[in-house]
Amino acid sequence: MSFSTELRREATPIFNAIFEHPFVQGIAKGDLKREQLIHYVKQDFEYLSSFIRIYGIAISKCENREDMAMFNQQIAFILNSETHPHQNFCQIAGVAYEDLQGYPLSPSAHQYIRHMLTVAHEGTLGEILAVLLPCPWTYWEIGKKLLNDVKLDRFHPFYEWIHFYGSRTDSITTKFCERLDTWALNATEKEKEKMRNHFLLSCQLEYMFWDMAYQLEEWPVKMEAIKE
Ligand SMILES: Cc1ncc(C[n+]2csc(CCO)c2C)c(N)n1
Repeated sequence: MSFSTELRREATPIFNAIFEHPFVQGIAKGDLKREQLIHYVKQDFEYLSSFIRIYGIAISKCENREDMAMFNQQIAFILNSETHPHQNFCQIAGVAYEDLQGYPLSPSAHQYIRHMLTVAHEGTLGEILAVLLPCPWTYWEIGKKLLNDVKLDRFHPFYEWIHFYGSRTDSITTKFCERLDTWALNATEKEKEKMRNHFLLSCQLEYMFWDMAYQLEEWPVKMEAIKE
């Protein structure tokens, strides 16, 4: 069994909990509240900016052009395409995308981003791939599952979101898995253990991100001054 298949198998309970999460189910049913969509987009906009920075750190650790190109393509994808699913949520919430940008991070988004940044700064390229992989992998599977489970027509409020994530043959998950598996062939048991832990923690934090948006999670004490 390949290393990535092993990781996916270990993460099955978390993937299943994500599929069942009320926010993900709310996308399927089309019954999310306006505030929940707004909270998600505010937090995800910041998350994606951090993701781009983390790709930058990953590029600084690459030793060949193929790896650099792989991360470079993903930066372009986030900047140019990943705005579409956000636009879908904004349209349904009746807000301008520009008005949801530049907000401080909620606790769970903060924790997730810090987790990825720590591994990016301290870890090997294999560890970085492991910490980033749950992001495309969970969304790809959510998209495929919703495309399969939901009776989707043009009038479904989240038609575009579901199509965006579900109908792509997700080359990025496949590419990251292949690169991770090659890396794992030469990795020590100790490094593989770290990769496994980073991957599983990112899966847990993907769940927490959905929950953060659903619960409108904020810091316990409101302080306007906390800006990232
Ligand atoms: C919390 C959170 N997790 C995953 C994604 C999905 N996503 C973010 S960046 C990217 C492409 C990776 O190169 C994908 C698929 C999201 N939007 N928000």
